[in-house]
Amino acid sequence: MFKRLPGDEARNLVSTTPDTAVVFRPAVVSTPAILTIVLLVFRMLAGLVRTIWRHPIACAIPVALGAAWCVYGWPASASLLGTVVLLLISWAFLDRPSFSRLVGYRLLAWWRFVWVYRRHWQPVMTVSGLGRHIRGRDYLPVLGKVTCTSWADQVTVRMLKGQAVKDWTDRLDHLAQGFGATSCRVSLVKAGQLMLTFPRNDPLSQPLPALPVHEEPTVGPVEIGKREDGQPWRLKVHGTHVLVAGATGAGKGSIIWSVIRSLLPAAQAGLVELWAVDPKLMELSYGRDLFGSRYAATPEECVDLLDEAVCVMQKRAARFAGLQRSHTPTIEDPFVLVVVDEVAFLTAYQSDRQLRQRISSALATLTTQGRAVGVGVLAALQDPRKEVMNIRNLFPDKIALRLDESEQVDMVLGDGARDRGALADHISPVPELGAGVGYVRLEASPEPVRVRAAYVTDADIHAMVDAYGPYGQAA
Ligand SMILES: Nc1ncnc2c1ncn2[C@@H]1O[C@H](COP(=O)(O)OP(=O)(O)OP(=O)(O)O)[C@@H](O)[C@H]1O
Repeated sequence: MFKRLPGDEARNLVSTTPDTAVVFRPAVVSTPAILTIVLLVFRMLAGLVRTIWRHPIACAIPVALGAAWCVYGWPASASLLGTVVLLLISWAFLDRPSFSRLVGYRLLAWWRFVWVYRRHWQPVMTVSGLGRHIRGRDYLPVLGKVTCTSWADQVTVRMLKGQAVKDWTDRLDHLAQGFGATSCRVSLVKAGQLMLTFPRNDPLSQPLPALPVHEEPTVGPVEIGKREDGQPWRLKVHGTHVLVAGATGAGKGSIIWSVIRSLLPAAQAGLVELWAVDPKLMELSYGRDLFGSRYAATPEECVDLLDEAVCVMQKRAARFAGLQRSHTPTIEDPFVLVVVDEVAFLTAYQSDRQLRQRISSALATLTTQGRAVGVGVLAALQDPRKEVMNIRNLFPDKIALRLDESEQVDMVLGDGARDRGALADHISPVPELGAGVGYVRLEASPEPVRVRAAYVTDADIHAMVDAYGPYGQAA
Protein backbone atom coordinates (compact mmCIF):
# COMPACT_ATOMS: atom_id res chain seq x y z
CA MET A 1 0.00 0.00 0.00
CA PHE A 2 2.82 2.39 0.89
CA LYS A 3 5.11 1.43 -2.00
CA ARG A 4 7.94 3.83 -2.57
CA LEU A 5 7.07 6.22 -5.36
CA PRO A 6 9.64 6.91 -8.12
CA GLY A 7 9.88 10.54 -7.00
CA ASP A 8 11.38 9.45 -3.67
CA GLU A 9 14.47 8.11 -5.38
CA ALA A 10 15.64 11.69 -6.03
CA ARG A 11 16.86 12.07 -2.46
CA ASN A 12 19.11 9.01 -2.82
CA LEU A 13 20.93 10.29 -5.90
CA VAL A 14 24.59 11.23 -5.46
CA SER A 15 25.81 13.90 -7.80
CA THR A 16 29.50 14.11 -8.68
CA THR A 17 29.04 17.70 -9.88
CA PRO A 18 27.75 19.55 -6.81
CA ASP A 19 26.99 22.76 -8.67
CA THR A 20 24.56 21.04 -10.99
CA ALA A 21 21.04 20.67 -9.62
CA VAL A 22 19.61 17.22 -10.04
CA VAL A 23 16.27 17.52 -11.74
CA PHE A 24 14.00 14.54 -11.58
CA ARG A 25 11.05 14.38 -13.89
CA PRO A 26 8.74 11.41 -13.45
CA ALA A 27 7.18 10.11 -16.64
CA VAL A 28 3.65 11.46 -17.01
CA VAL A 29 1.13 9.25 -18.75
CA SER A 30 -1.99 11.26 -19.60
CA THR A 31 -5.28 9.42 -19.23
CA PRO A 32 -7.65 9.87 -22.19
CA ALA A 33 -10.55 12.16 -21.26
CA ILE A 34 -13.13 9.61 -22.44
CA LEU A 35 -11.81 7.07 -19.91
CA THR A 36 -12.13 9.58 -17.07
CA ILE A 37 -15.68 10.48 -18.16
CA VAL A 38 -16.75 6.82 -18.45
CA LEU A 39 -15.30 6.13 -15.00
CA LEU A 40 -17.14 9.11 -13.46
CA VAL A 41 -20.45 8.17 -15.11
CA PHE A 42 -20.04 4.57 -13.94
CA ARG A 43 -19.36 5.72 -10.37
CA MET A 44 -22.40 8.02 -10.41
CA LEU A 45 -24.66 5.26 -11.72
CA ALA A 46 -23.34 2.78 -9.15
CA GLY A 47 -23.95 5.38 -6.39
CA LEU A 48 -27.50 5.98 -7.66
CA VAL A 49 -28.35 2.27 -7.77
CA ARG A 50 -26.86 1.81 -4.29
CA THR A 51 -28.90 4.71 -2.89
CA ILE A 52 -32.16 3.46 -4.47
CA TRP A 53 -31.45 -0.04 -3.20
CA ARG A 54 -30.73 1.15 0.34
CA HIS A 55 -33.40 3.86 0.65
CA PRO A 56 -36.26 2.96 -1.73
CA ILE A 57 -38.93 4.97 0.09
CA ALA A 58 -36.77 8.08 0.55
CA CYS A 59 -35.99 7.98 -3.19
CA ALA A 60 -39.57 7.29 -4.25
CA ILE A 61 -40.89 10.47 -2.56
CA PRO A 62 -38.89 13.04 -4.59
CA VAL A 63 -39.48 10.99 -7.77
CA ALA A 64 -43.26 10.98 -7.18
CA LEU A 65 -43.23 14.72 -6.41
CA GLY A 66 -41.23 15.44 -9.55
CA ALA A 67 -43.55 13.27 -11.66
CA ALA A 68 -46.65 15.03 -10.22
CA TRP A 69 -45.07 18.41 -11.01
CA CYS A 70 -44.31 17.39 -14.61
CA VAL A 71 -47.68 15.78 -15.29
CA TYR A 72 -50.14 17.93 -13.25
CA GLY A 73 -48.16 21.08 -12.48
CA TRP A 74 -46.69 22.48 -9.24
CA PRO A 75 -49.97 22.85 -7.25
CA ALA A 76 -50.50 19.08 -7.44
CA SER A 77 -46.93 18.45 -6.39
CA ALA A 78 -47.20 20.92 -3.47
CA SER A 79 -50.45 19.36 -2.23
CA LEU A 80 -48.91 15.90 -2.48
CA LEU A 81 -45.95 17.13 -0.40
CA GLY A 82 -48.31 18.71 2.14
CA THR A 83 -50.29 15.46 2.41
CA VAL A 84 -47.12 13.42 3.00
CA VAL A 85 -45.90 15.85 5.71
CA LEU A 86 -49.35 15.85 7.36
CA LEU A 87 -49.47 12.04 7.35
CA LEU A 88 -46.01 11.84 8.89
CA ILE A 89 -46.91 14.35 11.62
CA SER A 90 -50.14 12.48 12.44
CA TRP A 91 -48.23 9.18 12.56
CA ALA A 92 -45.67 10.74 14.92
CA PHE A 93 -48.47 11.91 17.24
CA LEU A 94 -50.50 8.70 17.11
CA ASP A 95 -47.78 6.10 17.43
CA ARG A 96 -44.48 7.66 18.43
CA PRO A 97 -42.46 4.41 18.91
CA SER A 98 -43.23 2.98 15.45
CA PHE A 99 -42.72 6.40 13.81
CA SER A 100 -39.36 6.81 15.54
CA ARG A 101 -38.25 3.29 14.62
CA LEU A 102 -39.30 3.41 10.97
CA VAL A 103 -38.84 7.06 10.07
CA GLY A 104 -37.55 9.32 12.87
CA TYR A 105 -34.33 7.54 13.80
CA ARG A 106 -33.51 6.84 10.14
CA LEU A 107 -33.81 10.52 9.24
CA LEU A 108 -31.80 11.44 12.31
CA ALA A 109 -29.13 8.86 11.41
CA TRP A 110 -28.84 10.30 7.90
CA TRP A 111 -28.56 13.81 9.26
CA ARG A 112 -25.94 12.84 11.86
CA PHE A 113 -24.02 10.88 9.24
CA VAL A 114 -23.81 13.91 6.97
CA TRP A 115 -23.55 16.72 9.50
CA VAL A 116 -21.51 15.18 12.30
CA TYR A 117 -19.58 12.12 11.24
CA ARG A 118 -18.73 12.61 7.56
CA ARG A 119 -18.03 16.31 8.05
CA HIS A 120 -15.62 15.78 10.95
CA TRP A 121 -14.25 12.36 10.00
CA GLN A 122 -11.05 13.40 8.31
CA PRO A 123 -9.92 15.99 10.90
CA VAL A 124 -10.82 13.79 13.87
CA MET A 125 -9.07 10.75 12.42
CA THR A 126 -5.95 12.75 11.54
CA VAL A 127 -5.66 14.70 14.79
CA SER A 128 -6.38 11.67 16.99
CA GLY A 129 -3.71 9.70 15.13
CA LEU A 130 -6.09 7.03 13.84
CA GLY A 131 -5.56 8.13 10.26
CA ARG A 132 -2.15 8.30 8.58
CA HIS A 133 -0.74 10.94 6.29
CA ILE A 134 2.01 9.27 4.33
CA ARG A 135 3.87 10.89 1.45
CA GLY A 136 1.15 13.27 0.58
CA ARG A 137 -1.69 10.79 0.84
CA ASP A 138 -4.32 10.39 3.59
CA TYR A 139 -5.09 6.86 4.73
CA LEU A 140 -8.26 7.00 6.85
CA PRO A 141 -10.40 4.31 8.51
CA VAL A 142 -13.61 3.91 6.52
CA LEU A 143 -16.76 5.45 7.99
CA GLY A 144 -19.60 2.94 7.60
CA LYS A 145 -23.24 3.05 8.56
CA VAL A 146 -24.69 5.33 11.24
CA THR A 147 -27.67 4.02 13.21
CA CYS A 148 -29.56 6.05 15.80
CA THR A 149 -31.30 4.62 18.85
CA SER A 150 -33.25 6.56 21.45
CA TRP A 151 -30.08 7.45 23.36
CA ALA A 152 -27.03 6.94 21.16
CA ASP A 153 -25.48 6.95 17.70
CA GLN A 154 -23.88 3.68 16.61
CA VAL A 155 -21.24 4.13 13.97
CA THR A 156 -19.61 1.22 12.14
CA VAL A 157 -16.02 1.67 11.09
CA ARG A 158 -13.59 -0.36 9.01
CA MET A 159 -10.17 -0.05 10.60
CA LEU A 160 -7.01 0.53 8.62
CA LYS A 161 -5.13 -2.67 7.86
CA GLY A 162 -2.72 -3.27 10.73
CA GLN A 163 -4.72 -1.34 13.32
CA ALA A 164 -5.77 -2.97 16.58
CA VAL A 165 -8.85 -2.41 18.73
CA LYS A 166 -6.52 -1.00 21.37
CA ASP A 167 -5.50 1.81 19.02
CA TRP A 168 -9.13 2.93 19.20
CA THR A 169 -9.78 2.26 22.88
CA ASP A 170 -6.72 4.40 23.69
CA ARG A 171 -8.40 7.34 21.95
CA LEU A 172 -11.91 7.27 23.38
CA ASP A 173 -11.66 10.82 24.64
CA HIS A 174 -10.41 12.14 21.27
CA LEU A 175 -13.33 10.45 19.51
CA ALA A 176 -15.93 11.67 22.00
CA GLN A 177 -14.69 15.26 21.95
CA GLY A 178 -14.18 15.21 18.19
CA PHE A 179 -17.77 14.20 17.48
CA GLY A 180 -19.30 16.30 20.25
CA ALA A 181 -20.33 13.46 22.57
CA THR A 182 -19.76 13.05 26.29
CA SER A 183 -18.25 9.59 25.93
CA CYS A 184 -17.53 6.88 23.40
CA ARG A 185 -17.51 3.11 23.58
CA VAL A 186 -15.80 0.73 21.21
CA SER A 187 -16.81 -2.84 20.44
CA LEU A 188 -15.57 -5.30 17.87
CA VAL A 189 -18.21 -6.36 15.34
CA LYS A 190 -16.03 -8.71 13.31
CA ALA A 191 -12.40 -8.86 12.21
CA GLY A 192 -11.38 -5.38 11.12
CA GLN A 193 -14.77 -3.80 11.85
CA LEU A 194 -15.71 -1.79 14.92
CA MET A 195 -18.82 -0.23 16.32
CA LEU A 196 -18.44 3.13 18.04
CA THR A 197 -21.25 4.14 20.38
CA PHE A 198 -21.69 7.86 21.09
CA PRO A 199 -24.43 8.64 23.65
CA ARG A 200 -26.59 11.64 22.67
CA ASN A 201 -28.33 11.83 26.03
CA ASP A 202 -28.23 9.98 29.32
CA PRO A 203 -31.34 7.85 29.91
CA LEU A 204 -30.03 7.03 33.39
CA SER A 205 -29.70 10.61 34.62
CA GLN A 206 -32.89 10.43 36.72
CA PRO A 207 -33.20 8.16 39.78
CA LEU A 208 -35.51 5.20 39.22
CA PRO A 209 -38.18 4.49 41.81
CA ALA A 210 -38.35 1.01 43.34
CA LEU A 211 -39.76 -1.47 40.84
CA PRO A 212 -43.14 -3.06 41.50
CA VAL A 213 -42.97 -6.48 43.15
CA HIS A 214 -44.26 -9.15 40.77
CA GLU A 215 -46.55 -11.53 42.55
CA GLU A 216 -45.21 -14.50 40.62
CA PRO A 217 -42.39 -16.15 42.60
CA THR A 218 -39.13 -16.14 40.66
CA VAL A 219 -35.49 -16.75 41.52
CA GLY A 220 -34.22 -14.83 38.60
CA PRO A 221 -32.70 -13.31 36.70
CA VAL A 222 -34.40 -10.62 38.76
CA GLU A 223 -35.23 -7.16 37.41
CA ILE A 224 -33.45 -4.56 39.51
CA GLY A 225 -33.13 -1.48 37.30
CA LYS A 226 -32.62 -0.18 33.79
CA ARG A 227 -29.88 -0.54 31.20
CA GLU A 228 -28.61 2.36 29.18
CA ASP A 229 -30.32 1.04 26.05
CA GLY A 230 -33.67 1.27 27.84
CA GLN A 231 -34.00 -2.47 28.44
CA PRO A 232 -34.71 -3.75 31.95
CA TRP A 233 -31.58 -4.69 33.87
CA ARG A 234 -31.96 -8.28 35.02
CA LEU A 235 -29.41 -9.69 37.42
CA LYS A 236 -28.74 -13.39 37.74
CA VAL A 237 -28.50 -14.35 41.40
CA HIS A 238 -29.35 -18.06 41.39
CA GLY A 239 -26.49 -20.21 40.10
CA THR A 240 -23.83 -17.56 40.60
CA HIS A 241 -22.29 -15.21 43.18
CA VAL A 242 -22.36 -11.44 42.77
CA LEU A 243 -19.88 -8.87 44.06
CA VAL A 244 -20.95 -5.21 44.08
CA ALA A 245 -18.04 -2.78 44.36
CA GLY A 246 -18.50 0.94 44.85
CA ALA A 247 -17.11 3.84 46.84
CA THR A 248 -19.03 5.17 49.80
CA GLY A 249 -22.39 6.56 48.68
CA ALA A 250 -22.19 4.80 45.30
CA GLY A 251 -25.55 3.12 45.89
CA LYS A 252 -24.59 -0.45 46.82
CA GLY A 253 -27.64 -0.51 49.07
CA SER A 254 -29.96 0.06 46.10
CA ILE A 255 -28.69 -3.10 44.40
CA ILE A 256 -28.93 -5.18 47.57
CA TRP A 257 -32.46 -3.97 48.32
CA SER A 258 -33.67 -4.25 44.75
CA VAL A 259 -32.53 -7.88 44.66
CA ILE A 260 -34.17 -8.63 48.01
CA ARG A 261 -37.36 -6.88 46.88
CA SER A 262 -37.70 -8.92 43.72
CA LEU A 263 -37.06 -12.20 45.57
CA LEU A 264 -39.69 -11.59 48.25
CA PRO A 265 -42.58 -13.42 46.51
CA ALA A 266 -40.32 -16.44 46.02
CA ALA A 267 -39.23 -16.15 49.66
CA GLN A 268 -42.88 -16.07 50.71
CA ALA A 269 -43.54 -19.15 48.59
CA GLY A 270 -40.68 -20.94 50.36
CA LEU A 271 -38.43 -21.16 47.29
CA VAL A 272 -35.85 -18.66 48.57
CA GLU A 273 -34.24 -18.01 51.94
CA LEU A 274 -32.62 -14.63 52.53
CA TRP A 275 -29.76 -14.63 55.00
CA ALA A 276 -28.24 -11.30 56.05
CA VAL A 277 -24.74 -10.59 57.26
CA ASP A 278 -24.64 -6.96 58.34
CA PRO A 279 -21.34 -6.14 60.06
CA LYS A 280 -21.87 -2.38 59.56
CA LEU A 281 -25.21 -2.64 61.36
CA MET A 282 -26.68 -0.11 59.00
CA GLU A 283 -27.99 -1.23 55.66
CA LEU A 284 -29.69 -4.54 56.31
CA SER A 285 -30.80 -3.82 59.87
CA TYR A 286 -33.42 -1.57 58.34
CA GLY A 287 -35.40 -4.52 57.03
CA ARG A 288 -34.25 -6.93 59.69
CA ASP A 289 -37.64 -8.61 60.08
CA LEU A 290 -37.39 -9.89 56.53
CA PHE A 291 -34.52 -12.16 57.53
CA GLY A 292 -35.95 -13.55 60.78
CA SER A 293 -33.34 -15.56 62.65
CA ARG A 294 -30.96 -15.50 59.66
CA TYR A 295 -29.58 -12.09 60.52
CA ALA A 296 -26.09 -11.51 61.95
CA ALA A 297 -24.32 -8.30 62.91
CA THR A 298 -21.48 -8.93 65.38
CA PRO A 299 -18.40 -10.68 63.99
CA GLU A 300 -19.18 -13.78 66.08
CA GLU A 301 -22.76 -13.94 64.81
CA CYS A 302 -21.55 -13.37 61.26
CA VAL A 303 -19.07 -16.22 61.35
CA ASP A 304 -21.69 -18.55 62.88
CA LEU A 305 -24.21 -17.65 60.16
CA LEU A 306 -21.65 -18.17 57.40
CA ASP A 307 -20.63 -21.52 58.93
CA GLU A 308 -24.31 -22.50 59.00
CA ALA A 309 -24.59 -21.68 55.29
CA VAL A 310 -21.51 -23.83 54.62
CA CYS A 311 -23.15 -26.62 56.58
CA VAL A 312 -26.38 -26.38 54.53
CA MET A 313 -24.28 -26.38 51.37
CA GLN A 314 -22.23 -29.41 52.36
CA LYS A 315 -25.29 -31.43 53.40
CA ARG A 316 -26.93 -30.69 50.08
CA ALA A 317 -23.77 -31.52 48.17
CA ALA A 318 -23.64 -34.90 49.95
CA ARG A 319 -27.30 -35.58 49.07
CA PHE A 320 -27.01 -34.41 45.46
CA ALA A 321 -23.75 -36.29 44.77
CA GLY A 322 -24.20 -38.58 41.79
CA LEU A 323 -27.88 -37.61 41.42
CA GLN A 324 -28.02 -34.05 40.14
CA ARG A 325 -25.48 -31.50 39.00
CA SER A 326 -27.53 -28.34 39.26
CA HIS A 327 -30.05 -26.95 41.69
CA THR A 328 -33.74 -26.27 41.15
CA PRO A 329 -35.33 -24.34 44.02
CA THR A 330 -37.98 -26.33 45.90
CA ILE A 331 -39.60 -25.92 49.30
CA GLU A 332 -37.35 -28.72 50.63
CA ASP A 333 -34.21 -27.24 49.07
CA PRO A 334 -34.78 -23.51 48.64
CA PHE A 335 -32.25 -21.18 47.08
CA VAL A 336 -30.25 -19.65 49.94
CA LEU A 337 -28.98 -16.14 49.20
CA VAL A 338 -26.41 -14.92 51.71
CA VAL A 339 -26.34 -11.12 51.52
CA VAL A 340 -23.17 -9.59 52.96
CA ASP A 341 -22.96 -5.82 53.34
CA GLU A 342 -19.40 -4.45 53.35
CA VAL A 343 -17.58 -7.75 53.25
CA ALA A 344 -14.22 -6.05 53.99
CA PHE A 345 -15.35 -5.50 57.60
CA LEU A 346 -15.22 -9.26 57.97
CA THR A 347 -12.11 -9.97 55.90
CA ALA A 348 -9.59 -7.10 55.87
CA TYR A 349 -10.68 -4.89 58.78
CA GLN A 350 -11.43 -7.63 61.32
CA SER A 351 -8.85 -7.38 64.10
CA ASP A 352 -9.42 -10.88 65.53
CA ARG A 353 -7.18 -13.05 63.33
CA GLN A 354 -8.95 -16.28 64.15
CA LEU A 355 -12.38 -14.88 63.30
CA ARG A 356 -11.00 -13.34 60.13
CA GLN A 357 -9.61 -16.65 58.99
CA ARG A 358 -12.84 -18.50 59.75
CA ILE A 359 -14.88 -15.89 57.85
CA SER A 360 -12.55 -15.88 54.86
CA SER A 361 -12.53 -19.63 54.63
CA ALA A 362 -16.36 -19.84 54.96
CA LEU A 363 -16.78 -17.23 52.20
CA ALA A 364 -14.24 -18.99 49.99
CA THR A 365 -16.01 -22.34 50.52
CA LEU A 366 -19.42 -20.86 49.71
CA THR A 367 -18.21 -19.08 46.59
CA THR A 368 -16.32 -22.08 45.23
CA GLN A 369 -18.90 -24.79 45.92
CA GLY A 370 -22.23 -23.11 46.63
CA ARG A 371 -23.75 -22.29 43.27
CA ALA A 372 -24.39 -25.82 42.02
CA VAL A 373 -26.33 -26.68 45.19
CA GLY A 374 -28.36 -23.48 45.40
CA VAL A 375 -26.37 -21.37 47.86
CA GLY A 376 -25.39 -17.96 46.51
CA VAL A 377 -23.53 -14.97 47.92
CA LEU A 378 -24.35 -11.33 47.16
CA ALA A 379 -21.59 -9.21 48.69
CA ALA A 380 -20.97 -5.47 48.72
CA LEU A 381 -17.54 -3.93 49.00
CA GLN A 382 -16.07 -0.42 48.98
CA ASP A 383 -12.45 -1.14 48.10
CA PRO A 384 -11.86 -3.86 45.52
CA ARG A 385 -8.08 -4.20 45.98
CA LYS A 386 -6.70 -7.71 46.50
CA GLU A 387 -5.30 -6.83 49.95
CA VAL A 388 -8.85 -6.02 51.04
CA MET A 389 -10.70 -8.82 49.26
CA ASN A 390 -8.41 -11.60 48.15
CA ILE A 391 -11.29 -13.82 47.01
CA ARG A 392 -12.91 -11.31 44.66
CA ASN A 393 -12.16 -13.54 41.66
CA LEU A 394 -14.31 -16.29 43.15
CA PHE A 395 -17.36 -14.15 42.33
CA PRO A 396 -18.34 -14.90 38.71
CA ASP A 397 -20.47 -11.76 38.37
CA LYS A 398 -19.30 -8.34 39.40
CA ILE A 399 -20.84 -4.89 39.30
CA ALA A 400 -18.70 -1.73 39.31
CA LEU A 401 -20.53 1.27 40.74
CA ARG A 402 -18.73 4.59 41.20
CA LEU A 403 -15.09 3.89 42.01
CA ASP A 404 -12.42 6.27 43.28
CA GLU A 405 -9.58 5.24 40.98
CA SER A 406 -9.44 4.25 37.35
CA GLU A 407 -7.30 1.15 38.08
CA GLN A 408 -10.08 -0.24 40.26
CA VAL A 409 -12.37 -0.65 37.24
CA ASP A 410 -10.32 -3.47 35.73
CA MET A 411 -9.90 -5.03 39.20
CA VAL A 412 -13.67 -5.41 39.35
CA LEU A 413 -14.73 -6.04 35.75
CA GLY A 414 -11.59 -7.68 34.41
CA ASP A 415 -8.72 -6.54 32.24
CA GLY A 416 -9.55 -4.07 29.50
CA ALA A 417 -13.04 -3.20 30.80
CA ARG A 418 -12.17 0.45 31.31
CA ASP A 419 -10.59 0.68 27.86
CA ARG A 420 -13.84 -0.62 26.44
CA GLY A 421 -15.77 2.21 28.06
CA ALA A 422 -16.55 1.17 31.65
CA LEU A 423 -15.75 4.59 33.09
CA ALA A 424 -16.85 3.79 36.64
CA ASP A 425 -14.39 6.34 38.01
CA HIS A 426 -16.20 9.08 36.03
CA ILE A 427 -19.65 8.42 37.55
CA SER A 428 -20.99 11.50 39.29
CA PRO A 429 -20.67 11.57 43.10
CA VAL A 430 -23.93 13.58 43.23
CA PRO A 431 -26.47 10.99 44.49
CA GLU A 432 -29.30 12.12 42.15
CA LEU A 433 -27.04 11.77 39.10
CA GLY A 434 -24.74 8.89 39.93
CA ALA A 435 -25.93 6.77 42.87
CA GLY A 436 -26.88 3.29 41.70
CA VAL A 437 -25.24 3.87 38.29
CA GLY A 438 -22.64 1.28 37.35
CA TYR A 439 -21.21 -1.04 34.75
CA VAL A 440 -21.73 -4.77 34.33
CA ARG A 441 -20.63 -7.38 31.88
CA LEU A 442 -23.52 -9.41 30.56
CA GLU A 443 -23.09 -13.10 29.84
CA ALA A 444 -23.57 -12.76 26.11
CA SER A 445 -20.97 -10.07 25.49
CA PRO A 446 -17.61 -8.91 26.81
CA GLU A 447 -18.65 -5.28 26.38
CA PRO A 448 -19.48 -3.47 29.63
CA VAL A 449 -23.05 -2.22 29.83
CA ARG A 450 -24.04 0.89 31.79
CA VAL A 451 -26.93 0.33 34.19
CA ARG A 452 -28.79 2.02 37.02
CA ALA A 453 -30.39 0.25 39.95
CA ALA A 454 -33.82 1.32 41.15
CA TYR A 455 -33.72 3.16 44.46
CA VAL A 456 -35.56 1.38 47.27
CA THR A 457 -36.33 4.07 49.83
CA ASP A 458 -36.72 3.62 53.57
CA ALA A 459 -40.49 3.84 53.11
CA ASP A 460 -40.33 1.05 50.48
CA ILE A 461 -38.36 -1.13 52.92
CA HIS A 462 -40.95 -0.51 55.63
CA ALA A 463 -43.71 -1.46 53.20
CA MET A 464 -41.78 -4.62 52.25
CA VAL A 465 -41.42 -5.56 55.92
CA ASP A 466 -45.14 -4.97 56.47
CA ALA A 467 -46.15 -7.06 53.47
CA TYR A 468 -43.60 -9.85 53.71
CA GLY A 469 -42.42 -9.64 57.33
CA PRO A 470 -44.30 -12.80 58.37
CA TYR A 471 -42.02 -14.72 56.01
CA GLY A 472 -39.04 -13.47 58.03
CA GLN A 473 -40.62 -14.38 61.34
CA ALA A 474 -41.34 -17.85 60.14
CA ALA A 475 -37.87 -18.49 58.73
N1 LIG B 1 -30.29 3.82 42.86
C1 LIG B 1 -30.27 5.03 43.41
N2 LIG B 1 -30.82 6.07 42.74
C2 LIG B 1 -30.78 7.30 43.28
N3 LIG B 1 -30.22 7.62 44.46
C3 LIG B 1 -29.68 6.64 45.17
C4 LIG B 1 -29.65 5.30 44.67
N4 LIG B 1 -29.02 4.52 45.56
C5 LIG B 1 -28.66 5.33 46.57
N5 LIG B 1 -29.05 6.60 46.34
C6 LIG B 1 -28.77 7.78 47.19
O1 LIG B 1 -27.40 7.73 47.54
C7 LIG B 1 -27.25 7.68 48.97
C8 LIG B 1 -26.17 6.66 49.35
O2 LIG B 1 -26.60 5.37 48.98
P1 LIG B 1 -26.12 4.04 49.72
O3 LIG B 1 -26.14 4.24 51.19
O4 LIG B 1 -26.90 2.91 49.17
O5 LIG B 1 -24.64 3.96 49.25
P2 LIG B 1 -23.59 2.87 49.66
O6 LIG B 1 -22.82 2.55 48.43
O7 LIG B 1 -24.26 1.72 50.35
O8 LIG B 1 -22.67 3.68 50.67
P3 LIG B 1 -21.92 3.14 51.96
O9 LIG B 1 -20.91 2.15 51.50
O10 LIG B 1 -21.30 4.38 52.53
O11 LIG B 1 -22.97 2.53 52.84
C9 LIG B 1 -28.63 7.27 49.49
O12 LIG B 1 -28.90 7.86 50.72
C10 LIG B 1 -29.58 7.78 48.45
O13 LIG B 1 -29.92 9.14 48.73
